[in-house]
Amino acid sequence: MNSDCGNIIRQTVKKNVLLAVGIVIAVCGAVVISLLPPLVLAKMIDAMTQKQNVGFTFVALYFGLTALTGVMEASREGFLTVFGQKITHALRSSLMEKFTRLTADSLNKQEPGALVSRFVGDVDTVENLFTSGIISMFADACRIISILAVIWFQNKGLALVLFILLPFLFWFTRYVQKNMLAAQVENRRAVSRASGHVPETLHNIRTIHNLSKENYMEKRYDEYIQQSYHAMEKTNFYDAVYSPVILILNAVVVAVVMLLSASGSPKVLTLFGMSAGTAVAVMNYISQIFTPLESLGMEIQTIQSAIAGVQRINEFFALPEPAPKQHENTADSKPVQNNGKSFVEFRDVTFGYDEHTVLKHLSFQVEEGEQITLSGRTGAGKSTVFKLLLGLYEPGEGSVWIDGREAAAIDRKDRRFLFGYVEQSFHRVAGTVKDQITLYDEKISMENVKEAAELTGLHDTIMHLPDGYDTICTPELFSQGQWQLLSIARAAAARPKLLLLDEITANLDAETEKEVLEALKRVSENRTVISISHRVSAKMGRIIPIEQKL
Ligand SMILES: Nc1ncnc2c1ncn2[C@@H]1O[C@H](COP(=O)(O)OP(=O)(O)OP(=O)(O)O)[C@@H](O)[C@H]1O
Repeated sequence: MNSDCGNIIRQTVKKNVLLAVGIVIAVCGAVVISLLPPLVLAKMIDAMTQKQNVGFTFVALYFGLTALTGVMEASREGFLTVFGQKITHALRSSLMEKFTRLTADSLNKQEPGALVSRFVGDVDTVENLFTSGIISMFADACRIISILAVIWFQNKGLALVLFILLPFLFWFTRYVQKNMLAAQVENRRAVSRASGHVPETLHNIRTIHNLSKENYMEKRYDEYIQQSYHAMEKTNFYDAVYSPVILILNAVVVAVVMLLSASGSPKVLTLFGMSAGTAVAVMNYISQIFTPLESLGMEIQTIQSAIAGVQRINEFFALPEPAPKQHENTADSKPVQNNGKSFVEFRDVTFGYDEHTVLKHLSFQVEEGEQITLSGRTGAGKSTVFKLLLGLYEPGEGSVWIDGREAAAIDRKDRRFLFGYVEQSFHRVAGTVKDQITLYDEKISMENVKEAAELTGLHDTIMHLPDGYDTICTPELFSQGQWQLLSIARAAAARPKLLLLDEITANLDAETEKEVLEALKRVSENRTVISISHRVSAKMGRIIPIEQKL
């Protein structure tokens, strides 16, 4: 499936038509209705200055319209937030779907931090595009134009003053915002340097003391704090200057217009003349026009960073996916009878990462129930053989077979029940001890879990934990050897026909290694086992040499 940000947003709008209509009504409604209360106010004041009675209808209308403006604005914010969250949800789901479809090769080339920021920061900027970007910008632009239009009909002179003043005001707002943003970025950098400095110091504390580098470290920390302080000063300066400038400008415009409207000159009065009620309405409008103008600057900023976020997300969506390849046995075909073939077979396999060939014309067979060890110098390609068996990569030439099926074509849901993979160290998932073994697979019953733990000799240890199999897993719950036993239990729980063991005792002492190997012996019974091990003690069965190809 071809996804990109644009497509996902369009689909979200299609799925939430009512919400989209609600947003349009709330945005337009808020703009139009907010124009009315000052006009009603003007009528009331004019009536009062002419010593007429202000009817209750006018008062009720004024408060009603003010309340309705509030309702419309609150609805707009609410609808936009919900819509933004729907976009976020759709984007994150699509990103995760894409993530699961990526080849092991393109995943390897990703920088983890950058990948995380696609899912978190970049998606947030796209959400902001809707909650405080395009739509708010449209609403603010409409608001400024409509206020100017109403002022034009009320007092042409003031409208002209504002036409001249607004571009300058906008420029000033952007100038302040850009400088504040730059200062905030500078401050964030300085703060992250300062906070990174503390763990770095602790990590290297012995070296620092040994080499008498205390003063140097202190000086560096001082520099970071100073940088942060200067950046904060700048932000505070712009923050402190902006509001008074706007307020003074507001007051100056009102004062000038009032003075001109009070002048006796008929020429001036054709442009600036107005009643007391209109004067109040106009003052109200002037103060209303500054808020959207200020927001407009921030919205431009939001849209700019959202565009960069959209580009980065689309780059991720464009990453290559595995091309559908014609396999002799398709993914959903039933396991073909071996027909005399071996259980595991490498047939004249040549494979390399990019230009670098690792395996050249490699052929070997492993019979069902046989236990073999892959042996070879470091970098010869032993783990690469596993990656091909696991279907993470496909051979450039030749083919890899497991139980009559081409390895890369084995359906994902079948894999766990066909082979179990144990690595050098255990990778913990969030959850209980049981979750570590099942990996949340409901097809693995509690009976399977206990059987696997008993086989590895971990059952009693687990039963002594506060909540047994339901104990939440934390790093200190087991020793390194016990984690490795749990790793074997995880592989064995699905009762796979094939076990792949990659240097599983490499990090263990001789005593623990013995314990793990004994557990392994029990688990390996009646199973095909392919292992990689440099340790003589851990080598099992026939040795298949993997030679380095230069
Ligand atoms: N994802 C990868 N991208 C590019 N090159 C890789 C990748 N993985 C491994 N290699 C290279 O392939 C070669 C074989 O690596 P492999 O890990 O299969 O060797 P090994 O025999 O298992 O080594 P060791 O015994 O040290 O674990 C090495 O030169 C390695 O640098």
